[in-house]
Amino acid sequence: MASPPDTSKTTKLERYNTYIRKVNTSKLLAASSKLLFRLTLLVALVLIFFFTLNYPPLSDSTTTTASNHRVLTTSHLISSAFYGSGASWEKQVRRSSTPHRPNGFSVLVTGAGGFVGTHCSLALKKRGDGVVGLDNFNSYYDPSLKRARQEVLKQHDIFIVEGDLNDGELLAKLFNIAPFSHILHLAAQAGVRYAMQNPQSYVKSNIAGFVNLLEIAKNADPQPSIVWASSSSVYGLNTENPFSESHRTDQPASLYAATKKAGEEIAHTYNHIYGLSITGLRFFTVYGPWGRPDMAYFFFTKDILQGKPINVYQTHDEKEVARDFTYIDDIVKGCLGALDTAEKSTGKGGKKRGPAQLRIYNLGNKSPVSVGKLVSILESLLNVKAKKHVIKMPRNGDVPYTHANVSLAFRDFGYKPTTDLSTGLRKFVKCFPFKSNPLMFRH
Ligand SMILES: O=C(O)[C@H]1O[C@H](OP(=O)(O)OP(=O)(O)OC[C@H]2O[C@@H](n3ccc(=O)[nH]c3=O)[C@H](O)[C@@H]2O)[C@H](O)[C@@H](O)[C@H]1O
Repeated sequence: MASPPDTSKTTKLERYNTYIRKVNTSKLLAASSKLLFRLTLLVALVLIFFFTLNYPPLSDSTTTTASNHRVLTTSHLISSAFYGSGASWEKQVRRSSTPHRPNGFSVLVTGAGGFVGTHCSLALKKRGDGVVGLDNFNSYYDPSLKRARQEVLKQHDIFIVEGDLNDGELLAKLFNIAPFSHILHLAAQAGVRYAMQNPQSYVKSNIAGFVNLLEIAKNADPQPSIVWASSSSVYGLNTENPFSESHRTDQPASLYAATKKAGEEIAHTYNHIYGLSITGLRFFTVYGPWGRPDMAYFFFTKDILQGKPINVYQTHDEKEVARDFTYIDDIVKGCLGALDTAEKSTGKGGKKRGPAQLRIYNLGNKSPVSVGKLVSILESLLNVKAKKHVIKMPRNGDVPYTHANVSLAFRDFGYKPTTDLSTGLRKFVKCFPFKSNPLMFRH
């Protein structure tokens, strides 16, 4: 019978192997818990960082585009996170809003990345007022043009807060940081013809956004005085000429015009109930350097230079259409004149304490020019013959003719337009295109 195998050696070996395995497992466990701890710490730090920044809710930090789509790009998220709030953001708001002249204004300029907003912000800053901009940089037209304007403002120490008029929380916060003496409200969904494509964007900006701004203004202490952009389009189908503030404005031809007219009525309500001092300015087809690419003079210039055909509208009875084209520098003077003569609001913390100023003015050029003439001025400035298609004005909200009587604005703040269309277009063409030419602002 065979003797049983000697197992004493294998048992020892197994015990040794088990011991080694245990040691390795505990080492592994220790290493992974260290790693887990570090990872948790990192995640916690990142979370704390973002929460202390306390940027506005995501819905508000998105940009509502002209096509009513919400655009949330990486760069937007980053800019919301870094510019939405936080200590350094508040410091920038405070610094930018502080005037640098005795009795200077502190002005919140909405739509500061826009055409008129940028020019007005620079003019205010230049004379020593504090200016904070607000803009949602939507994509109704190429936002890179708005970004280029923002860059110019930045070079002049003007800070633009990136946000939407409908973001009440953000607006309230701004007023808590900076007790603005004035609001220059220029943010809007512009464009007459586009209203047929995207009606809701007009309601959202020009009505809901305006009401939201007035709600914040009425609750502010002190209440600011408000100057805002209405439009020549409110005259709609009015046939009296030249257009005076006393003429009828109850026949708007486009939804754009209807929302601006609604704004004028809403202004009346807030003035009446809350004592807000409000001045509406009816701008007449404003043009000039750094203008809006959706406007005819701008895209005509681009298309003529590129050899593309342009549509020149005429009325259905084959008359020329005409506009009281108004140069940007004249409009800036009008806006500053309105701000300078705006009386203080009389209410406090949402309660009226007495009657307050309510005004409306035309800001035009007193001198209508036909679109045909506009094209021939451009042809001679560009030295290129336009490929003109003369067509009947589509039924898209356009009106055939505008002509401003500006005697009221002249009487109350010396408004006197001084730039004719040829001179203004020469200045426009000289610095076209703008993105590559940021030094062309002369304020
Ligand atoms: O004063 C205002 O309150 C408005 O002014 C501006 O509207 P409008 O006066 O209509 O300017 P704009 O579009 O440049 O058309 C100029 C002319 O070209 C004609 N036009 C237009 C397009 C075309 O293809 N062909 C053409 O002949 C067209 O029939 C018109 O006769 C602002 O855009 C608007 O936001 C608002 O501020």
